[in-house]
Amino acid sequence: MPEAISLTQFLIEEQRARQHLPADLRLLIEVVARACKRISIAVGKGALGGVLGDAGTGNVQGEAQKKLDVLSNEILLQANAWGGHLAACASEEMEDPQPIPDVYPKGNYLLLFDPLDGSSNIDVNISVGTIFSVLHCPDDVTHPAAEHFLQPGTAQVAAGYAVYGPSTVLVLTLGHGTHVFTLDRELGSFILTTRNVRIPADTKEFAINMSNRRHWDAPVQRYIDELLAGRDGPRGKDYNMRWVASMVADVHRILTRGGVFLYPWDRKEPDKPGKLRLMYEANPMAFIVEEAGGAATTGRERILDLVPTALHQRVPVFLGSKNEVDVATRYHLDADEAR
Ligand SMILES: O=P(O)(O)OC[C@H]1O[C@](O)(COP(=O)(O)O)[C@@H](O)[C@@H]1O
Ligand SMILES: [Mg+2]
Ligand SMILES: [Mg+2]
Repeated sequence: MPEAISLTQFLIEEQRARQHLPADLRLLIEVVARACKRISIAVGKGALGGVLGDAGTGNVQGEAQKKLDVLSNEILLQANAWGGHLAACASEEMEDPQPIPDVYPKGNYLLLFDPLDGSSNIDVNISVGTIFSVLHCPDDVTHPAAEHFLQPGTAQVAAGYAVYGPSTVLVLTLGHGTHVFTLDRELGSFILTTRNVRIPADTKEFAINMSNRRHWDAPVQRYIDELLAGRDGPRGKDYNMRWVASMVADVHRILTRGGVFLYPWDRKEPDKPGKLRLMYEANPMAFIVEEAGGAATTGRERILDLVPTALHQRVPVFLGSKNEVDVATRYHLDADEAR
């Protein structure tokens, strides 16, 4: 049995091996991992813990908050408040960034998170998760505001997600590959279970909310119809479909066995560029997927190259096995050219 390497050991190794991991970034990741452990315990309690159901409040997205959305947000804020590694946090559940109180030492990083991803699945005991992204705080800024978070995805120094499912996993990239850790509940530690995970370039599995089909744009309808046509169609092979409706779970399946995930723009809400949020869903997932050999676009542009304009902006998302993302993206660019 190979030696069990804990997250802390792995980060120390990275620090020694690559000198690209400053001590305060290592500390930040360990603090976020500890917060995810606490959220995993709360999620695991389900109805027994009184954490199911609506919180009775709304968020900046105009969505009704679940109790676990609010609780997970609080757990992440508390865990990161005093650490000395952060300058400010921003969250899906908060309109404005939360600066670190002046009583605590300020750090060099900005942390963005989706505290509970897959909220519609909380009450029905389907996997949910947490997504996070780390940026540098601009040097001369002591009180970061939303504008200081608006950095392209290529500026991320770390990104990760946790899935609270049958087991709790933490997936992490620091820009040198993507690595998977599994929570050993007895030890209470995240243990490295896959180093340098790779997404196969080709796949036979796609993930999209099919109920939106009538609202999709022509390139998406063309792409999905060709997959559904199977081996008798232009793609010449049969495809299977999966949709968990928790981005963390759908992306984790893709990291594990390949696949393509799509949440395109649709006419249901034409003024919204997409459903998913750039800063704390699309950017961290794009960094993780690209570091695992996959691709991530808006259907037209590489997600990580986008220059953000707002903290809670939404984008269309196409990510996963590179060759499928390339086809879906080409269909959009072809359609644009043909216009
Ligand atoms: O309900 P739909 O349209 O299938 O959307 C599901 C998508 O919405 C999300 O739940 C949005 O994230 P939140 O739960 O964090 O708001 C994604 O996890 C998921 O991919
Ligand atoms: Mg989410
Ligand atoms: Mg959420």
